Amino acid sequence: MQAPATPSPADANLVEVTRDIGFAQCVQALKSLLMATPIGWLLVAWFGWSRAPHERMLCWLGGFFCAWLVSIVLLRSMARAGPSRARHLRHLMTIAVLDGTCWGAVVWLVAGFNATLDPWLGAVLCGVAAINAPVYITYFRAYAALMGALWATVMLAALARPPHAVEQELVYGLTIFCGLLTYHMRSIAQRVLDGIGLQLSNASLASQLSAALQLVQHEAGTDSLTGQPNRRALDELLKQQVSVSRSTGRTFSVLLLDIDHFKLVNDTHGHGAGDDTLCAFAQRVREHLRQGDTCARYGGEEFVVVLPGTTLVAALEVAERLRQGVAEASLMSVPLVRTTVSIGAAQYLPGETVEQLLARADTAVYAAKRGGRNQVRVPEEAATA
Ligand SMILES: Nc1nc2c(ncn2[C@@H]2O[C@H](COP(=O)(O)OP(=O)(O)OP(=O)(O)O)[C@@H](O)[C@H]2O)c(=O)[nH]1
Repeated sequence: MQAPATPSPADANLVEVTRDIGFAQCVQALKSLLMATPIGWLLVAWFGWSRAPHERMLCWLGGFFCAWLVSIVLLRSMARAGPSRARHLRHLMTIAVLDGTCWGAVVWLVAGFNATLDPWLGAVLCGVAAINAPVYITYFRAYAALMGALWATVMLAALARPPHAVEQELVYGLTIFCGLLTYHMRSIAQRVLDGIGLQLSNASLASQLSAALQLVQHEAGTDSLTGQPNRRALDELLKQQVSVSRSTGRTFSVLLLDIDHFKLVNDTHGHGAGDDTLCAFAQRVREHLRQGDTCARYGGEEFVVVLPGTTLVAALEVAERLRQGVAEASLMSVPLVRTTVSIGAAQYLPGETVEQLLARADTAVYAAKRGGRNQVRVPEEAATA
C-alpha cells in the first residue's frame, strides 16, 4: 500500500501562504458586498411592508442594521492591520455568522404572514446564498459558517412556529438549495485555491530560474582564477564600446598588459604560486582603476584594461600609473614575488574592428618587450603622429 504523501516544509509553507492570500481576497470582496447589503434590506422592506406586521419588519431592519455596523467595525479593524488570517480569523467568522443569522431571521420575523411574500422571501434567501458564494470562494470555512447560521436560524424559526404556520416548502426548498450550493462550492473553492497556489509556485520557480540564469551568465563571463571578466565578456564589452563610439562619437582606449618574465615565476615558485601571482596582479590593477574601467583577463598572463571615454593621452597616464603600481611593491610576500609589466596602449580609431584595435595594442606590447620590458608603448603610427 502506498504511504500517504506528507507535504514537504516548502509545500506546507506554500499552502499557508495560499490560504493567507485566499483570506485576504475574501476580506476584500466582503467589504464591497457589505456596502451593498442595505439595498437588500430596502428590497425586503419595500416588498414586505404592506404584507407583514410593521413592528416585526422594523425589528428585523434594526437588528440587521446593528449587526451590519458591528461587521463594518470589524472589517475596518482588519483593514487597518492588514487582513492577517492568524489574527482576524475570528472576526471574519463572526461577520459570516452575523450575516447568515440576520438573513435567516427574515423567516423568523417577516415570513408566515402572507402567501405571496413567503415564496418571495425564499427566493431572496436563495439569492443571498448565491451572491455570497463568489465572495467567500477563496475562504470556504467562512462560507460554511454563513450558510450554517442562515440555515440554522431558518430551521429554528420553523420549529418555533405552531405546526404548519410557516410555509414548510420554503424551509425544505431552502435546505436543499443551501445544501447543494455548499456542496458544489466546496470543490470549486478548493480549485480556486489550487489555482492561487499554482500561480505562487510558478512565480517562485520563475524567480529561482532567473536567479540561476543570472548566476550562469555571470559565471560564463568571469575568469574562474582571477574573478575578473574573461575573454568572452571582454569581446562583448569591446563590441558595445565600438557601437557606442559609432553612434555617439565617444572614443575609448584599451591597455594590453603582459606580465614580464612570468614563466620565471612559475619555474621558480611553482604553478600554484604563479596562479596566486595572477590574482594579486589583477587585484593590483583594479586598485588603480576608476569605477567605470574594466580589467579583463585576455589569456595566460595577459590582461586588457578598457577605458571608456578616454583618449590616448589620458590612457597613457593610466598605463604609467599601472606600470608603477606593479613595479613599486612586490605582488606577493610569501613567496616573495616581484614583477613588472609591459603595456601597449591604443585609442579606438573610427571604423576599425575590435580585432584591429587589439592587434594594434599587441604590437605596442611587443615593442615594449623589445624595448626592455617594464614600460608603456603606443602603436607605431600613433608614436609617429
Ligand atoms: N600559473 C599560471 N601560469 C600561466 C597561466 N597561463 C599562462 N601561464 C604561464 O605564463 C607563462 C607565459 O610565458 P611567456 O609567454 O614565455 O612569457 P613571459 O615568461 O611572461 O615572458 P615575457 O612575456 O617575454 O616577458 C607560461 O609559462 C605559461 O605557462 C596560468 O593560468 N597560471
